[in-house]
Amino acid sequence: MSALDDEIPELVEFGDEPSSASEQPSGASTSRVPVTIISGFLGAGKSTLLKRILTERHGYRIAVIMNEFGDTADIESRAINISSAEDPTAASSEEFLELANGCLCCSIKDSGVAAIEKLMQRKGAFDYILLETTGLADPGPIASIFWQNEEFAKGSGKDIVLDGVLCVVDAVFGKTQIEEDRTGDEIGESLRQIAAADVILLNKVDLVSPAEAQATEDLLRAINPSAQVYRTVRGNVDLEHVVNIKAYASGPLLQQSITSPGKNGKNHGHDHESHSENGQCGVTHYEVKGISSLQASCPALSAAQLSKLDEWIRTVLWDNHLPGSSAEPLTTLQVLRCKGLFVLKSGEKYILQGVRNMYEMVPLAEEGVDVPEQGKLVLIGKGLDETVRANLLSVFQ
Ligand SMILES: Nc1nc2c(ncn2[C@@H]2O[C@H](COP(=O)(O)OP(=O)(O)OP(=O)(O)O)[C@@H](O)[C@H]2O)c(=O)[nH]1
Repeated sequence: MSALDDEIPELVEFGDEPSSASEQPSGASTSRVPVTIISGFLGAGKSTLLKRILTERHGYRIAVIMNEFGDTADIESRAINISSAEDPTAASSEEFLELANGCLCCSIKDSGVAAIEKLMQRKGAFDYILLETTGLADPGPIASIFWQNEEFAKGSGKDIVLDGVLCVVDAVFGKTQIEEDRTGDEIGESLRQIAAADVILLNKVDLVSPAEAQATEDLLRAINPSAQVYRTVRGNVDLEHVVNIKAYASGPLLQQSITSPGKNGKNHGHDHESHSENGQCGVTHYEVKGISSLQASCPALSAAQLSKLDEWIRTVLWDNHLPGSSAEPLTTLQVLRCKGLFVLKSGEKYILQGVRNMYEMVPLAEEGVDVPEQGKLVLIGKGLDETVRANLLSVFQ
């Protein structure tokens, strides 16, 4: 992982006095600090993106954590013990630098959760956290720590809210990396990163032809039909697309990604291996290098259908099993990410969000989000095949 060692903007002395809440930008939460996870392939441009964000005039006081999040098992066990553990690495080096534009750069060499705990001791000195994972990390477990993790929420996590997961993909090598990234039946890390992302930056497009960029973009959309994809050079993207996007809290981003066609007028990933169904409950199924995605149009649901859908999601996510199926749990079935936006027959708008086996399906809190009568569900994972597709469709009958 490259750090911000070079080209760090002018440093100013770090004061202990927290800045007042009135200095916070209007979009930032005053109660909980949003965290954006930046994942991405090795050398894809994560640090370049970070530098860009840190040096831009955005009004946020951003804390950056660049950390080794490689061992996800370690993270998960730490997350559970977060409020009580005697952290053996607590004495490790820590370094906080306040940058000239008010950002706080924290390069703590501890494991991820310990770094966050330490960072939160400086609460008030920043109003946004960017967390850069290593190029080999699967952001799924990290995201689930910040999102709905009751244990973590009792500790440092109560002050943090997951804003979104970014994935930076190298336009030069990305396609090859995706195609080569598979060991046996396991889903490779690059695919997991794409699957977990709310926003994908296809970076270094200055180094490829438009046709090559398009081919990689199509592949990305096929793997994760619910993510926004932006092409960038040196991480140059409008910050509103990457910071404070509220991917987990609200509907607009989801609405954008699942109700409108992709860039260039294409439906997301339409030209990959797919089996589409005509009619009201159409489902599109993709399989790219062991990772599959299902997109299902979802009609306005009755209360009974909503409860059936809830049971379906719960059984698939928690038991790797299809409801009503007498077969043994499907070891091949695994959902890494699911999203959905749909309406009930009563007119209520609903949002589904899921990271691994955690999910919530709740009425949409946000006003003004236009959800069409035909809603949509997107599932990304492993083994989401024809059997799963047919089983999901039965919920809507
Ligand atoms: N031409 C070109 N070069 C880029 C672009 N983005 C980043 N680079 C260069 O690519 C190299 C790797 O960029 P980094 O930002 O360090 O990538 P990273 O993802 O942080 O790398 P790791 O942490 O090692 O995984 C650097 O030399 C960057 O200057 C881009 O859009 N175009």
